[in-house]
Amino acid sequence: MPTGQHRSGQNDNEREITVEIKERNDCSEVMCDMRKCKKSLYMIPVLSKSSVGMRDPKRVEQILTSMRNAGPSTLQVISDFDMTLTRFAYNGKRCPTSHNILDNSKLISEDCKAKLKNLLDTYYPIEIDSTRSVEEKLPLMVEWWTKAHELLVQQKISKDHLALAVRESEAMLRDGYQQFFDDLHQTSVPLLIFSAGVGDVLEEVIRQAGVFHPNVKVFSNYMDFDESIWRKSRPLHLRYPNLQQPYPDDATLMIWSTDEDEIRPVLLMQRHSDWINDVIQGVLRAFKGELIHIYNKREGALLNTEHFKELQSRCNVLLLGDSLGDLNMADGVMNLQNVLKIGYLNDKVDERRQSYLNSYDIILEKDETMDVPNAILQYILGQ
Ligand SMILES: Nc1ccn([C@@H]2O[C@H](COP(=O)(O)O)[C@@H](O)[C@H]2O)c(=O)n1
Repeated sequence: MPTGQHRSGQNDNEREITVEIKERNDCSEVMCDMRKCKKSLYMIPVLSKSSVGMRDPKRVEQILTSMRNAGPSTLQVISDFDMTLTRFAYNGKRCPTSHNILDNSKLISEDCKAKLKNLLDTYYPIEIDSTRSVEEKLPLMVEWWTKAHELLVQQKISKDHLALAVRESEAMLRDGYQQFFDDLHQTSVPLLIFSAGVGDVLEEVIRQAGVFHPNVKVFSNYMDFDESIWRKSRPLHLRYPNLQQPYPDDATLMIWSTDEDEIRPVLLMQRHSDWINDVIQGVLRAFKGELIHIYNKREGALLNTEHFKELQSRCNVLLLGDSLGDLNMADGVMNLQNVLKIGYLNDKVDERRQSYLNSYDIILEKDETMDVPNAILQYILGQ
């Protein structure tokens, strides 16, 4: 293990050995700190999991103590979404990002799927390449997002079908998500999800999981839907099977959304033969606002928004991410006192370990759970 790093041991013995070596080699001041630190971090037993790494456990201890002493009313959580709140893999298979949920869905033509896959195969290796600098990667990431969004817009995706695309996808929130969202909700701690993914899709993921509580705010790339209600290309019966029976020409029709557990009227209209083939709720025509990609995430982007004002008294931040770009998410927080950064290291673990240890306070290697964030939250919240 490189000097100055700490990876918590697999068990108590392994941690004990790490501490003893320090005691023999380092000065007494450091020895004391290590003992204090060990004691403190043992209050969060899950930090001894073999998947947990820390460069500076003493610093982690100090931040945790300070945040706990300050209390829940000073805390906010800022989290990335894809591969941070959602699983990276399940049973050895990659789980989709919010972009991939669309890319793999029935809403996209086969030709477009191939193009999107080609983009993923080209740019994802660049995203996780630890030998390239941010300066080199940034324009390429913008290129990826821009090309992918252009392709999605060409597909004229209907807003009404996003819920089904999410339901049919293999996206999964990490094990322990329910406790994470519920604890934050019950203690009124704001959770800002800051994502370079697709906001409409990720909102649907957390809505379907039943955890889109009022304390959750999402800052992401949102789709702009054309609210015109008809389109010529897709036969209606694919989406509204209840309209296959003949209706009298002058009938007033209620068109129902057919989402499994949500039945709601989407349109009330007079029957007209042209309309019936073409009714939809709105199609994707663009993405709103400034593009959010992995290298421009900063809470400062929220400046002057309602959410930003609400957070002014929340000077302690628990930050969760999975890429080095996520480290900046708390940059604009006013009067920041403490920020504890937890990073999921999902892919190319050996190549990227060192840079993650250098940047995050705690790293979680190939850990598909929310166990560590949950335990840390419980500690900070004094539970
Ligand atoms: N066309 C794209 C563009 C990006 N991605 C992945 O999404 C992730 C960004 O979302 P966060 O919630 O993590 O900010 C990013 O890491 C890319 O790998 C994609 O799948 N398709």
